[in-house]
Amino acid sequence: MKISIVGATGYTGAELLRILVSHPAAEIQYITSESQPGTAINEIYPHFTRFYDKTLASLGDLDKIAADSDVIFIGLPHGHAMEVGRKATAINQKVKIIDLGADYRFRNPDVYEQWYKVPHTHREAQAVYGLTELNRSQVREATIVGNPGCYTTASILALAPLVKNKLVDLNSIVVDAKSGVSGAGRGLNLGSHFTEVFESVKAYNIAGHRHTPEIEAALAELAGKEIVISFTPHLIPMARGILSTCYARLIDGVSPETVDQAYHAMYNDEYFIRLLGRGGYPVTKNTRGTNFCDLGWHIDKRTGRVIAVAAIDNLVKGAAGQAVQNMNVMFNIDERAGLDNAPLYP
Ligand SMILES: NC(=O)C1=CN([C@@H]2O[C@H](COP(=O)(O)OP(=O)(O)OC[C@H]3O[C@@H](n4cnc5c(N)ncnc54)[C@H](OP(=O)(O)O)[C@@H]3O)[C@@H](O)[C@H]2O)C=CC1
Ligand SMILES: CC(=O)N[C@@H](CCC(=O)OP(=O)(O)O)C(=O)O
Repeated sequence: MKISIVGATGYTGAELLRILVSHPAAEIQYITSESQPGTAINEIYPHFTRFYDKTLASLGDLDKIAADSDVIFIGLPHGHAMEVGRKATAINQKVKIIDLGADYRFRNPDVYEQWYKVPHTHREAQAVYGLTELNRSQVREATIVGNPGCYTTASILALAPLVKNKLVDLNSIVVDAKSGVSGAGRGLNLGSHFTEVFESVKAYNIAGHRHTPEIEAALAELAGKEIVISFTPHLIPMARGILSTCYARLIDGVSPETVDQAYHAMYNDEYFIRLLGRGGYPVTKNTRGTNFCDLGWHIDKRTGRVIAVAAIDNLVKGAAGQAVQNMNVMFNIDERAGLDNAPLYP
C-alpha cells in the first residue's frame, strides 16, 4: 500500500511514521507539515535519524499526494481533516482516508457541529467509525474511517460487553479516565508545561468533554437506544497512557459469571484485547508502545455496581495503532501487520 501521512510533525503523525516504516506492506509516499515543509523529519524528530529521514511536503501538494496514495492518514486538529478528505477523494476516488481527529467520527454531523462548534463541510461522506473490534465489517468496506478518540477507545471497549448484553442500567454509567500529557498533542500550551503537570493531577472539562457524545453514540448503537453518561477526564504526569475506570449499576439478578461470559464472548478472539479477567488490574505501563487494550472487571456486591477498567497507550490503540489496524482490515491483510511489537517496559 502506498501511504501518506498528513500532519506528520504531530505526535500521532510521528507515531504513525514509527509504526508504518516497519510495516511489511506499507510504502511511505508523502509526509506533510504546513509550518515546516522542505525540512527533513529527523531534523524535527532526531530519534528518526537513520530510521526515516525524508523531507516534509505540504498540503499544497495535495493533488499529487491524493493521486499517488492508496491511503492517506490525517493527524490534524479537528476542523481541518474534512477539507483534506473532501478534496482528496474528489481527486482520487479510490484513495482511502483514515482521520485520527474527530471530523469523521459522528454518523450525524449535527452532533459534531454542536460539540465542536465548527460547520461540517463534508456532510455527504459515508464515514465509518473505526473502533475496529466493534465495527470490523463496516471498516472493511469503508472509504473514509473516523478513527476514535483515545479516551473513547478505552471507555467503549471496557463498557461494550455490559451494554450490548444489557447487563447494566444504561442510565447509570460513569466514566472516570486519566491520560498522559501526549494526549494533548505537541503544541505548546500552559496546561502541558512540565511545572504545571509534574507532581499534580487534575480533572478537566467536567460535564462537557467532547468525548462524551462519542462514547454515548457508540454505546447507543450497541444498546439500540439512547444513552447518557457522565465522563470526567484527568491529566496525569506521564507521557503516554490512558486508564479508564467505568462504573455501572448491575441489573438485579445478573451474576458475576454472566458478566464474565459477556467479556469472554466479545473479546476472546480479539488479539489486541487482553482480558485480565474478573478481579484483574490493567496497568498503562504494560500497554506502552503497543496496540493492546488490557481489560479487567470487578463486581462490587455492596453497591451492586460493576467496575470495568481499561488501559491503553493513547498514541497507539488510542490513535496511530488503531488507525493502522483499520488500514490492515480495509486491505484485507493480517490485522497485526506492523503492530506486533513487544511492549516497552519499564
Ligand atoms: N494525541 C493523542 O493522544 C490523540 C490525538 N488525536 C487526534 O489526532 C489529531 C492530531 O493530534 P496530535 O498529533 O496529538 O496533534 P499535534 O498537535 O501533536 O499535531 C498536530 C499536527 O497538525 C498540524 N497542524 C496544526 N495546525 C494546523 C493547521 N491549521 N492546518 C494544517 N495543519 C495543522 C501540525 O503540523 P505543523 O505544525 O507542522 O504544520 C501537526 O502535524 C487531532 O485531531 C487529535 O485530536 C486522537 C487520538 C489521540
Ligand atoms: C490529555 C488531553 O488533553 N487529551 C485530549 C484528548 C485527545 C484526543 O483523543 O482527542 P480528539 O478526540 O480531539 O482526537 C483532550 O482531552 O482533548
